[in-house]
Amino acid sequence: MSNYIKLIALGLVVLFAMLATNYARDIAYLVHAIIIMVVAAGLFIHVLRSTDEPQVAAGSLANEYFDSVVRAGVIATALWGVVGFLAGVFIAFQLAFPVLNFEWAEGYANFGRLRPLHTSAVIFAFGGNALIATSFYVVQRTCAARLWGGNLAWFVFWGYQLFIVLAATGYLLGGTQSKEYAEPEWYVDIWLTVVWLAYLAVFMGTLIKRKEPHIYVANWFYLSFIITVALLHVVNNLSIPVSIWGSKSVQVFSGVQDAMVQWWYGHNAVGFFLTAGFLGMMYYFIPKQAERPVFSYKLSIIHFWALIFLYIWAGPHHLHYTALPDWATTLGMVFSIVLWMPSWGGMINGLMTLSGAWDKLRTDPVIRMMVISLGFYGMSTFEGPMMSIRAVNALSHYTDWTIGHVHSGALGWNGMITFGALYFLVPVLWKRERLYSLTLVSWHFWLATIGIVLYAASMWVTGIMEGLMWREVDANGFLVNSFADTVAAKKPMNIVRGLGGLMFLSGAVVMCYNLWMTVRRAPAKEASLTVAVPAE
Ligand code: HEM
Ligand code: HEM
Ligand SMILES: [Cu+2]
Repeated sequence: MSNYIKLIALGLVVLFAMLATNYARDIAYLVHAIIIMVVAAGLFIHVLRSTDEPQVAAGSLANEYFDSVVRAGVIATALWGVVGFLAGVFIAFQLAFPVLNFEWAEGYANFGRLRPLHTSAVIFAFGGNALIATSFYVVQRTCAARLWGGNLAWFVFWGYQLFIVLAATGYLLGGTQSKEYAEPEWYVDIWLTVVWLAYLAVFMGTLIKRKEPHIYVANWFYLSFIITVALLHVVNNLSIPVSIWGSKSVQVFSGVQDAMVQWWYGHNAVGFFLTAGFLGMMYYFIPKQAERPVFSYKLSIIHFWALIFLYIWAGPHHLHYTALPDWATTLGMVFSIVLWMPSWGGMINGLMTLSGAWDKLRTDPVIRMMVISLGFYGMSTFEGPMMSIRAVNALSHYTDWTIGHVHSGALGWNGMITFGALYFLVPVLWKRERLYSLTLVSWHFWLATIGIVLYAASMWVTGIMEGLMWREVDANGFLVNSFADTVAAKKPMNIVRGLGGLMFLSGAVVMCYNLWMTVRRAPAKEASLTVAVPAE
């Protein structure tokens, strides 16, 4: 019966997508209509062919972990990571060598189109898949329960990949609502809302049916990330389409209200996507890899509540010296400075979890990766509060200092903790005794670390330099430097940043090879655990 309902629904989608293809008013919308038509038609045929197949009894699986979707998520994370880093390296070199904005690709592959492709690929495709995969893994292990909702988890996975493809192709073809980190147009936003609610349902459903009385703290972080991102996404994307046959839409908010909503969203994308979710990852994988309990459970609860309460108010630090009233930016600044404390609470808790196991830093390169990620987390959450101070921001804003800050958090914290989690997960999920090569993990570690240092250091130098050059005045009060002077002065540092990115990318390629060889070559583990047992 349910198959017939699916067939009707998919048939209607195909029909609507055909109409949309016919009436499409712009190229992004047209291409999206075709993609959706092909995907829905493919699913239609798939469902049709399996309609009379005997169903696998769900009961036989009810006691096993749902790991196939986590495996798919691990693969997607590694692949999107490489794609996103590659885009980053390319745009970094476009800034150093403008000829890379090829004449023949103008309007599709110039810096302006590729930049959002990079940011979405790394944050949403790489980071998002990492968060979905690890949260599905962690919630099952810590609840001793199979994922709730049967194949809903697969819907979340594939639905999310479709969102990524629609977003990425949209940017290249000019379909964007021009809100940073929220560029996709209205119908892509609606689709993501559906997928995200399904994600929330799977996660909550698993928590509710847990066999452990206690909810482990990693799940608190994951849950706050899922709920808050849903809220941020819906409010920031409130818009009215100009036509249902076109991608263009008009924002509901305008002027300074729009700016405030955008940075409430943007800052909390950092706070909940790039921080709370990844802290969930940290709280599971660091204790597991170190084989030590969390240093202080009490601290984890306190810094959780402090973190989520403070982050949500700090957004206005992105809008110093704008039309936003001073009191609002002062409020944002104060909350940002206080935020330093719970941030370091998390870092200290993670680092101290290693107490008694510090020797592992010497012997286990995966632990080393996790520790350096905490180091960068600590660094960027010290730098951020500092940059939020109005007088400091007067210098740093609009400069590459911000870009350096972003990437010490993104490459150092998000990148490294994700790599650590992938190195932990692949042997477990593919039932291998160990990783293929720890030497290659060491190579990855050093390539990535030196790459980040080159990236961050060159951006500090060039950021402070351009900030100082912009404000330099002569004895008569005239500006000394033209804007083009500052651009020319940045060239060497832009090249260093590109090389740093290239090293980081090479490290990720080494990781992919190592993980691939782990699956192919590493000795298989005999009796391994796939059945739900109390809190692993
Ligand atoms: C190989 C590694 C990477 C390289 C070479 C790279 C390079 C770049 C470049 C050149 C920009 C544009 C800067 C500008 O407009 O002046 C940029 C922006 C950005 N990148 Fe990356 N990136 C890398 C990895 C990552 C990762 C892993 C993340 C996140 C997890 C990330 C997040 C961002 C964000 C959020 C921005 C926008 C920053 C802003 O608007 O202030 N990047 N990146
Ligand atoms: C206590 C924690 C943090 C505070 C208070 C903070 C504060 C700030 C401030 C003041 C800016 C500059 C705004 C501007 O001048 O336009 C900024 C930019 C940014 N930060 Fe942080 N930061 C923190 C942690 C992090 C972390 C851990 C990450 C990444 C994982 C991150 C990612 C970003 C991004 C992506 C931007 C650029 C936004 C844009 O303009 O596109 N921040 N942050
Ligand atoms: Cu912020």
